[in-house]
Amino acid sequence: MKHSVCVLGGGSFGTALANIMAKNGHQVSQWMRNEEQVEEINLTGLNSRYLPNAPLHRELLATSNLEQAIRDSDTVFVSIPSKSFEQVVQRIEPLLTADKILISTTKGFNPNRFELMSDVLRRNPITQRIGVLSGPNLAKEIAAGQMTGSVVASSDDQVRQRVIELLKSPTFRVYESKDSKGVELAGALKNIYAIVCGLAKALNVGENTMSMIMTRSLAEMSRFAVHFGANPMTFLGLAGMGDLIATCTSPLSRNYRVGFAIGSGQDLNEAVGGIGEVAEGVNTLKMVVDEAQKHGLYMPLAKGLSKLLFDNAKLESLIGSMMTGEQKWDVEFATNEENSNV
Ligand SMILES: NC(=O)C1=CN([C@@H]2O[C@H](COP(=O)(O)OP(=O)(O)OC[C@H]3O[C@@H](n4cnc5c(N)ncnc54)[C@H](OP(=O)(O)O)[C@@H]3O)[C@@H](O)[C@H]2O)C=CC1
Ligand SMILES: O=C(CO)COP(=O)(O)O
Repeated sequence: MKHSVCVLGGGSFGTALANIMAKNGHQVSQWMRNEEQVEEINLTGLNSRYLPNAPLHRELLATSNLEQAIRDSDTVFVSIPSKSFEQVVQRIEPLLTADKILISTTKGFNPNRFELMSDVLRRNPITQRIGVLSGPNLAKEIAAGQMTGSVVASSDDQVRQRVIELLKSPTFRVYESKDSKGVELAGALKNIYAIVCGLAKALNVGENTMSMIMTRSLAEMSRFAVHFGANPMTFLGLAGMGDLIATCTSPLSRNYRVGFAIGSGQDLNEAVGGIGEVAEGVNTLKMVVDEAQKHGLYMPLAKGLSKLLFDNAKLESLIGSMMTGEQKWDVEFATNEENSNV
């Protein structure tokens, strides 16, 4: 069955997803606020700012008419950075109907209060047909036709099936999960550790160290997420380990590049400014370290990175806090007061 879909956001990921669905024969409108970008995409089939090397399907319609894009769609993907997610969702709320499906692809927390993007979506009184999409999904590789796996999480089977129907293609496989909390937290949290890994790479650490950092990152992510109700097994999947590997090892990751720039001597503003796209890990770091403090969650890597980025601590302190912290169980999902382990 062919669907009518709207993707909110004219950035890397929104464009990559919109293009897959247009290629799959669905009616796709991609909403963006920049009129010149709308004109460029519709006239040239290129999004030169975000995906300059990806010719877009001729049926992909770029638009700045939010009302029409939402009204004509049965499924809405929100690919807007977390800092602006709430304000954009508030604009579409009057246009929603009970049958519409809403999917967040955004990997971050609402900067206005500690909540995830699906929590923002769930506040609308009209439709609760909500899902989240996450996984090792570097947009430029998707647009280049690289084999990619993603996971759609929702308690609603029809929501999961709709996303699979819209996105599955010879190069894009969509797996299912019912653990929305875990999938969404994994996607947000991994951006913190992409910054750590980019920073470590700039210091020329070896593969032993990178592997230890990524493994301890997975431990911190799952410890935090399990505390907030996630299924720990989710972190062995695409949204957890999969996305951690992709984002912590690829210069295509904006968060990895922020970390590499900082490890190369730039300050945070220079590093973020030099990327020209969103780096969700910076806001996520602030919010996660605050919450970990409140709830007594042991997250030495995140805490050390926070001191480095926001308190002008020395780089050695980050390395020190990981290497000299009290030795912990290899695998455990407990707060720092307990010693239960699996
Ligand atoms: N890129 C990737 O590989 C992946 C990204 N994601 C996630 O998807 C989300 C979107 O990322 P991505 O597309 O890469 O981001 P980009 O930085 O590439 O693009 C951001 C897009 O959001 C738009 N935008 C920002 N603020 C507003 C606003 N207030 N109103 C309207 N539009 C706005 C920008 O418009 P403008 O150009 O006018 O500023 C731009 O079109 C992020 O949470 C990211 O973590 C998930 C998987 C992969
Ligand atoms: O989430 C992503 C890949 O899965 C993209 O990562 P960045 O936001 O760090 O570019």
